[in-house]
Amino acid sequence: MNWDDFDAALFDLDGVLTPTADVHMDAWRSMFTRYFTEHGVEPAYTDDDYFAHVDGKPRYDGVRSALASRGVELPEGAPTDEAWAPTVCGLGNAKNHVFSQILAEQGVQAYEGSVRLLDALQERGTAVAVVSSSRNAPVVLAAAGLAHRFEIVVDGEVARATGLAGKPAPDTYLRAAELLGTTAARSVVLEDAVSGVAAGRAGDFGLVVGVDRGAGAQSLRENGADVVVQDLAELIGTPTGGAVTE
Ligand SMILES: O=P(O)(O)OC[C@H]1O[C@@H](O)[C@H](O)[C@@H](O)[C@@H]1O
Repeated sequence: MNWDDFDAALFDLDGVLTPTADVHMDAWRSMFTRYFTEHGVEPAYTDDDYFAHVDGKPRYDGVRSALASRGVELPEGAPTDEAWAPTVCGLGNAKNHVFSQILAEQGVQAYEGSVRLLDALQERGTAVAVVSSSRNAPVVLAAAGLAHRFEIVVDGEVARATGLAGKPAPDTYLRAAELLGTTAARSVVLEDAVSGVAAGRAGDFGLVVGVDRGAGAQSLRENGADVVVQDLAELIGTPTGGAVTE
């Protein structure tokens, strides 16, 4: 790729800039394993369910999708529901308790290769934004020491407050490009989740980069990634171009 073709890089957060996709995955496993066991829901929840139904989506969409895969439907409830209330929101909030607990215990360290790419983009004047489904994005960015690098953060809370559809809809990415004063065609989307690369494809972005942190290169490609890398440092180019070819 050649960064000269683009004005902006739109980064997903969890699993792209920070290893917190694993924290989300652990928290979802903990919540769903308990719920499925207590309610006799079969087959048992596995990490394949995370990648297939939950990864990259807003909190309550993830709950709804995973339950639907087992033919279970719960009332929606409200975001103010107590954790473990028998509603979509109650289960989502139970997962969020586990997530917050692990985050507080373990802290967050950004991926080194991702920080190197951010440095390189800053040097060449490419605009950057974070586009995350998570309502925890500001906390994670702060914990990782990355908050000062992003003036534009379109996260789960912004999407909720402004009525934007979450990933795999392209709306949050499109809003970030607009806020940076550019177009989808001049923006690169960087994503580790199938729902995220699908959002990039749906928005007709100039380039969709899949970062394979477990979703699988083939699955990322099939759902919208133009290129797949293992680490964002692979995208640091020479002055005339980049290391990665499509
Ligand atoms: O942190 P929240 O608001 O519950 O958001 C949930 C989602 O946030 C995303 O950033 C993760 O990639 C998802 O896999 C996760 O489920």
